[in-house]
Amino acid sequence: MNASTKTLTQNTEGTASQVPLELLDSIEVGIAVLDRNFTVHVWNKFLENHSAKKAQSVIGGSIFSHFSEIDEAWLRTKIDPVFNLKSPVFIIWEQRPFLFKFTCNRPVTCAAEFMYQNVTIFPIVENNGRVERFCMLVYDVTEQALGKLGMEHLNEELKTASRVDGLTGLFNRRYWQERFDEMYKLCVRRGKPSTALMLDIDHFKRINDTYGHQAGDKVIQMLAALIKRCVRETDLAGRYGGEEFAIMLNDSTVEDARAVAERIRQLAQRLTVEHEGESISFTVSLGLAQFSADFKSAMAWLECSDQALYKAKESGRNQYCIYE
Ligand SMILES: Nc1nc2c(ncn2[C@@H]2O[C@H](COP(=O)(O)OP(=O)(O)OP(=O)(O)O)[C@@H](O)[C@H]2O)c(=O)[nH]1
Repeated sequence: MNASTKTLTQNTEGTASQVPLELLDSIEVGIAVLDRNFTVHVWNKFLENHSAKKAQSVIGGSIFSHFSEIDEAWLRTKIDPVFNLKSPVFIIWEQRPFLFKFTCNRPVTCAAEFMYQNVTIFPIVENNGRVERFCMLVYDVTEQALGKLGMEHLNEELKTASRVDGLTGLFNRRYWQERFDEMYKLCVRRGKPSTALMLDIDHFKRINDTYGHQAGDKVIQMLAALIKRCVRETDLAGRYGGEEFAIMLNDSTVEDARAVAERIRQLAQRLTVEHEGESISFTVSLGLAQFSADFKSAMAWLECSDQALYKAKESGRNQYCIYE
């Protein structure tokens, strides 16, 4: 079959017309005509170029034998309404990024792994009113898809940035409080034991004054990394203020939390932060408060761990205290 002399029979408002393939070859849309058996009858230049398969080699064969990436069962089901209802079918890239796995060769979209496609499939109604064939229009929508995906990625990054403290990578105070509030409500509903922990570096002002603000920042960073190592993924650790951290230990009684607090305290005491040839040691104080139904709000609960922290400071620092 000679592709260049072939014509495509289309149904336009009930009348059949012949479209020369020269015209179909000149547009930047993939055009294929297939029959009920998915045998290819028309394969235009766009499809030739992007598939690197000449019309002569594709025409007369099954689309599935040429393009193994097409999910046959899915496409057969998808195309049902074309024959049964004589209605068009649309496949958009958000549902399925592509029908044919073509690579991208345009300057803007060449970074994409493949060509994102929207596909329209409509019935070709023969003169006798029957549908024996259908036409597939394959649109290259890579540019739009990359734009949208890029925007989504950017939004995701912005969302993360708005939740995370830049210096430590822990949750920032605002987001931590939001999540803590949710967890408080869960505790009220489920009554499971959980413990709120407040932690503060001892005499941090002295570290800043002695070694400089940058050294102080490094101490905060190293301590944050240590905290991350000591808590579970289901716990909630945040930088609450300058050198103050808040941790919500989920499903932990104050006894469990006591072990975590003591571990953090000991590891912090042993940690040495190197900065410009100086070795900086420091200690931390911690306050713990287990959830109680008496707490009227998340903040009331946190206030109790803060009181315990204050007691730890008052009692000589480098220790944890429990809110009674
Ligand atoms: N380097 C650095 N310092 C900070 C940061 N945020 C707050 N600070 C400093 O942390 C110090 C906190 O000092 P204080 O609140 O007096 O407490 P402290 O010296 O740790 O004493 P205690 O808590 O009583 O043991 C202040 O000097 C703040 O300027 C920060 O992000 N980086």
